[in-house]
Amino acid sequence: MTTSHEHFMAAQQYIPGGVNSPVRAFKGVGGDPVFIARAAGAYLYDTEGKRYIDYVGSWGPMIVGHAHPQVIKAVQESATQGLSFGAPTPIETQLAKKICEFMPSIELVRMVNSGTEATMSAIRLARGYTKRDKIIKFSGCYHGHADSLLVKAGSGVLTLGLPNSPGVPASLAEHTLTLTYNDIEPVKQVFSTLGSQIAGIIVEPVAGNMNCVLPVPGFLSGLRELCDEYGSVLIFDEVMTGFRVALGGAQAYYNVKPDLTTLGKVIGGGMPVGAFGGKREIMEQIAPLGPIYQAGTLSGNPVAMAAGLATLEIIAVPGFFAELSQKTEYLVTGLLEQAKNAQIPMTGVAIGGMFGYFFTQADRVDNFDQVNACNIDYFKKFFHGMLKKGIYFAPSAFEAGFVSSAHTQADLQTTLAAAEQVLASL
Ligand SMILES: Cc1ncc(COP(=O)(O)O)c(C=O)c1O
Ligand SMILES: N[C@H](C=O)CCC(=O)O
Repeated sequence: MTTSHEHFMAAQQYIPGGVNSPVRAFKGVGGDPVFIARAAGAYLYDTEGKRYIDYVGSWGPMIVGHAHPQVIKAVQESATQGLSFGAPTPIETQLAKKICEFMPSIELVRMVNSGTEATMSAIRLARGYTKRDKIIKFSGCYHGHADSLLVKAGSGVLTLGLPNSPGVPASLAEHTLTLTYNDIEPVKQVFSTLGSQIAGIIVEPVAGNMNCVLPVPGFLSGLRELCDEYGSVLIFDEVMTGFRVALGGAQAYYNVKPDLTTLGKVIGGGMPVGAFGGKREIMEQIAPLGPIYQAGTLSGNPVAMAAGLATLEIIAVPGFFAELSQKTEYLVTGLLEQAKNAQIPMTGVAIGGMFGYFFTQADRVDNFDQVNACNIDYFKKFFHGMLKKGIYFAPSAFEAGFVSSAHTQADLQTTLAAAEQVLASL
């Protein structure tokens, strides 16, 4: 049987770093990445046949678990009709309608193929609509790898310590102003001097790419007020939080309405999908209605639409999010209890099907500097201890964790029993 190590050696001969997305390489924790053969429900199975309880969920999309029969059936039925037409299909409208119903701030929505395409397009739209160049983002937030947004970003950029990627022209990066998450005062100051040049603010309404950081009361609503006052576009990047923290996303959870929303992950049910949408007046500036160009050969791909639609149908069943939230709460509360018993300093958060845990003495963690101050050695040891016991947490201290409806009470208890032993050994 070929081991993950052997697969990794082979991959590195042909693929940069052996991976097609940097955080998969385990650089944040050391060691070889686990190579996956298949997945079902809450479990991943590696190429050696070992089973893991999965809390990565393909970085968020797998909210109903892996290979859910309803999603697989939709994909199979769609695939038999043809894989791509490059022409409109009725299922695109069905998925768009569902998104608009569940997120009423979205009046028109355009499908793309990834979260990166969604945020890149939303930024272009905000700039074209306002005829301004500058955008505000927050340190530790990741919005995909479009040039304008790869400035002091989160996720793999933090894991690998690459705050400002070479290849992004300085003349473009200078239009991206990066401020501290959860601190509204500097945002007010920047608007008071540069307000007329600011096209928009892009923010993760719950930050899931520097671990998991919740917005403090008044932060999101403060951003809303500033955008209203200065005529800038407020973009909620809900690629991760959309249909994940609540059916209506973080905007419903926190009751703050953005002008534009970017989506991905859950809306594709595990297939490559993204979307951006929002106010009709702004979205009508997109070609072919308006002059701002945006396009995609495979956008609205019928198989991906089928997977997304089936997933949204499952999560729209009443009670879905209440049950999911309970599971996530149970996991995080249990982890904190185990850490306390083992006298390991830890704090954590749970929201919908998303969570984070931090090795810190602090009661809460509100921004990137505070995340960065957490004990990374504990994190690495905990990660590897859990992995050995068949629990697959994110291999980086700068990523959120995800629970799915497929996780059973027994899975959560198994996880906590493993955590008890690993924490005691740190
Ligand atoms: C909040 C957020 N925005 C954008 C992206 C980019 O999405 P993708 O990886 O699909 O390009 C991600 C994830 O990578 C994300 O978590
Ligand atoms: N944090 C990223 C997205 O949310 C992780 C996915 C990736 O970069 O491969």
